[in-house]
Amino acid sequence: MKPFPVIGIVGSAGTYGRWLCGFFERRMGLRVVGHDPGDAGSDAPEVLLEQADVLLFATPIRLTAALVDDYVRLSAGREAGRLWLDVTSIKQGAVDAMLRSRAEVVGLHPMTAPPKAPTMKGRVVVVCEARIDRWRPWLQGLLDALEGECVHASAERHDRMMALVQAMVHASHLAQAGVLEEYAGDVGGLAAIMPFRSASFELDAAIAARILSLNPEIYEEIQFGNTHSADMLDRLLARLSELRDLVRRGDDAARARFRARFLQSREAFGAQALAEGNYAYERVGYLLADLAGRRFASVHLPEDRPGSLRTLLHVFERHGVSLESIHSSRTPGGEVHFRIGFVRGTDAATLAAAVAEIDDSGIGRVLESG
Ligand SMILES: NC(=O)c1ccc[n+]([C@@H]2O[C@H](COP(=O)([O-])OP(=O)(O)OC[C@H]3O[C@@H](n4cnc5c(N)ncnc54)[C@H](O)[C@@H]3O)[C@@H](O)[C@H]2O)c1
Ligand SMILES: O=C(O)C(=O)C[C@]1(C(=O)O)C=C[C@@H](O)C=C1
Repeated sequence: MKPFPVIGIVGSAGTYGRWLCGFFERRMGLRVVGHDPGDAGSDAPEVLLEQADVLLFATPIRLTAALVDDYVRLSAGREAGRLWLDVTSIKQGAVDAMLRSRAEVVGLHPMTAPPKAPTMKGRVVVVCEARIDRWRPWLQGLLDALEGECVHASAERHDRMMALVQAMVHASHLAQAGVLEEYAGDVGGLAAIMPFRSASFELDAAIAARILSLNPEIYEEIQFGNTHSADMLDRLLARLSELRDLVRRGDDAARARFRARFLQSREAFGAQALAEGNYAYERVGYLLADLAGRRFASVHLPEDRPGSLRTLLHVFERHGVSLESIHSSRTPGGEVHFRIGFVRGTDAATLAAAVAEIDDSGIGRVLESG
């Protein structure tokens, strides 16, 4: 096995394909060949089959198994001793198809849209080792380079989990989005509701917005392509129907039943999960509150060196501006910045002077302030 294998990406012009090309080339220093019918300049499938030591499928869920079968046929045994990977959100079909080749096979599922960061740091990556032997050390090197939090599972277990982690979450939020749409005529759309928001509503609306902003084919297939999703939907619907029936009845017995059937889930969660989830929610709640603060500055620090943040904060100190919060975040373009919130009553002119000094001195680039 070569220490620097050539990577072939099927679907190289897609959202994940592009991220992965950049990752393998820039982060791992590997040569990448890619095929995508959406990119006339991409390599022919035969180039991938001839040159790629590692072949990775980053293609639409619905097409992947059949596409892998095409590659198995075209490869005609040349894949023996090579490694085939995929990043399909549903694993059983893709992994089964790859196993029909003679290659070593591992299914991967990054539990995130391609991050704006160069690695999967802080994100989960599900790893379905289906047939792995000589490529194991290289696979470990790949997972280390990805910097994700790896969880190992069979393709079957992965798909069962995804019926809950993805299909249920997406279904609930798409249903909420549909209900909001139905009520829009009466109460107004989201813009009319937002001023009344709780942190829970804001988060749920953000999740729905996220789902509705990304690739619709993926969300369709996560419902329709996972053999376990219909059963999950039956249970979700049964719970909601039961709750609706109890509320319609409205008597003491119905309330008692509600407490027993719905609020008792706290027992099933367990004390530790409740405490951790509750704390996570509170932290996110404070974050949302901080982000809603009116006096703020978002600053990108061009120099990633020790002490650069202190230099930035020192400017505010010298101008007598007091900080209330500070969070690191990324712009939609992927640029890391610090969003600094200032205490209520901060004088706009004093803040503007501090902001101008930061910009003019080159300590940081102010992306936004208010
Ligand atoms: N985008 C995400 O959030 C996300 C997250 C995790 C996993 N995934 C998985 O990654 C895979 C790709 O998703 P995406 O978001 O990049 O989709 P995408 O639609 O952006 O990209 C898919 C690419 O496959 C190409 N393609 C279609 N037919 C092909 C063929 N015959 N040969 C080669 N390429 C072909 C398309 O032209 C397209 O460029 C999917 O299986 C998806 O489940 C996506
Ligand atoms: O929006 C995100 O970043 C996601 O997490 C996308 C998401 C998800 O909603 O579960 C969608 C499809 C992929 O399979 C993985 C993750």
